[in-house]
Amino acid sequence: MCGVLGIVAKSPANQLLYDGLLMLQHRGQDAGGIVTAQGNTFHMHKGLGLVRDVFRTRNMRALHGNMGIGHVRYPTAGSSKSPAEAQPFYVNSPFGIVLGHNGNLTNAEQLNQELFRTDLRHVNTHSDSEVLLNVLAHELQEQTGNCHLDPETIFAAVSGVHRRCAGAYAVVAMIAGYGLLAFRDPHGIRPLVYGTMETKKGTEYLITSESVALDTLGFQLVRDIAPGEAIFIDEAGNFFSQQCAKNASLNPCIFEYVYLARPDSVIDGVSVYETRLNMGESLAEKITRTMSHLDIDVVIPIPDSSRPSALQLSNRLGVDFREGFIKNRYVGRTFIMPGQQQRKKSVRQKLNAMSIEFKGKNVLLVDDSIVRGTTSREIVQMARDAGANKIYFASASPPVRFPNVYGIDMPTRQELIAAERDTEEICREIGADYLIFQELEALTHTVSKVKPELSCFETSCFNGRYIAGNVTAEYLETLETKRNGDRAGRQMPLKTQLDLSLTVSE
Ligand SMILES: O=P(O)(O)OC[C@H]1O[C@H](OP(=O)(O)OP(=O)(O)O)[C@H](O)[C@@H]1O
Ligand SMILES: NC(=O)CC[C@H](N)C(=O)O
Ligand SMILES: [Mg+2]
Repeated sequence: MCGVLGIVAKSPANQLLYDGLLMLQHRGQDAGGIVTAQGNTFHMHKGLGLVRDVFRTRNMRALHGNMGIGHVRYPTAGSSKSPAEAQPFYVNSPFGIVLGHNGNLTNAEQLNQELFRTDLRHVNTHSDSEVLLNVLAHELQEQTGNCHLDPETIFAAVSGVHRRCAGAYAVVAMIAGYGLLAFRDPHGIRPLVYGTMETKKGTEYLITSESVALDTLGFQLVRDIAPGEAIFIDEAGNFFSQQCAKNASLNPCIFEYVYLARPDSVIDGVSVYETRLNMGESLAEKITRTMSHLDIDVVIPIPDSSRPSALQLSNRLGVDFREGFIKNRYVGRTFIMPGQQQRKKSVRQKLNAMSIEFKGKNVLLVDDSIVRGTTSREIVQMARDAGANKIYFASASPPVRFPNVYGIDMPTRQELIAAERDTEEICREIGADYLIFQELEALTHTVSKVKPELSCFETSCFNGRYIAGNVTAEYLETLETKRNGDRAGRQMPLKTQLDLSLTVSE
């Protein structure tokens, strides 16, 4: 779940891109990058780390032009330590293209072979996003007879991408000398929205993973990009859009609502915050039905993502809501950190228990999810150390039992605490006195309740049903081995930042 951003403005776009990436930081903490376009020249700066660490004033000054794309990365392919895999990626032919990708291709290996053997293209990293860029480049080249490019040709190339690529992809790209292109995979798994701002010089466009970036940059949300749809905005600000897939259907990733997205975003027309309140409400119903024998003194959220659910849950139960854990705001999200050691250490640095809220009490701790169990194990121990009497634990989503192959880095079953355990065993494993999970049907209902026409979701990590790509047991096994290799540090020995100015002449 990286964050992508694209802007066609009427004045320099560099600061807007930087500010927008800050708003998407929760989607990727490992690397960041910006490319701006000034005529036929791309200016690129990307590197490892948080946005505020990657970009210095001198880097920002060199990002000229009114149009640009940006990316924050949370790797699902390749390595978190390779600056060469930071995005956007660049390819020089045809025209000069840069691309930022959120998601994960499930047929990257096969495409890589095809690109090399048939399309005669070389991919230099282990990133599936570089593969995706080269497929787009090849399809554009196939569609273009001469040096001239029009929206129709671009959309035909996107149709080619849809035919060849499997998995999840929300993409922003720029074609040198032409404009900004964005598209979403035919299943609509990862989010992508666009908005506009009217200025004296004309309409400006912003395309982004989450609407929160529109709000803070002063843009009005227009709509989500539909599954399979592509939009193209040329340098002059003319807007074009077209459906480029034959059998498109909307199946947003349910985990965006559970954890990935910011609560103040609206995804596919549904407020993430509202769904999290609903999660708390339906969890309260289940608790009333099944846990009425338990005596709960206080409901305590595990900051940050579970707060809305815990709040609503406590309201419905009629039990006090208390902030028992204080979060250190300078520690990032632990789930998307690379490496189990770092994640474990960071939970302790990030959250501190106040004994005043725990001593002698029966507490109900609420989190949005239990994935590896890193957070819940530590938190339960902290609550015990703080003097809690009984510790009950509620998860606003069902147990995560299956790998995700669409842009969330949980590719191996062995790292998932619930993969081979039932609820009682998980409860024992995290050290709680009682554990309760949301039902999957209740979870999807928290979204479709807000928007009834939204009834299909990507839910594979909960039920093992993979809606896109040919995800077989063999594929999952290969992926597991590959990711373990990637994480063990197969990386490029390069400096941590890349600066490029790329001029493409007509
Ligand atoms: O079972 P685990 O593998 O620990 O994963 C689940 C935990 O990770 C996330 O928190 P995170 O610290 O990433 O972010 P948050 O501050 O948004 O809650 C999520 O909210 C859970 O607390
Ligand atoms: N989480 C994502 O969206 C990752 C994008 C891409 N697969 C990468 O690893 O860089
Ligand atoms: Mg959390």
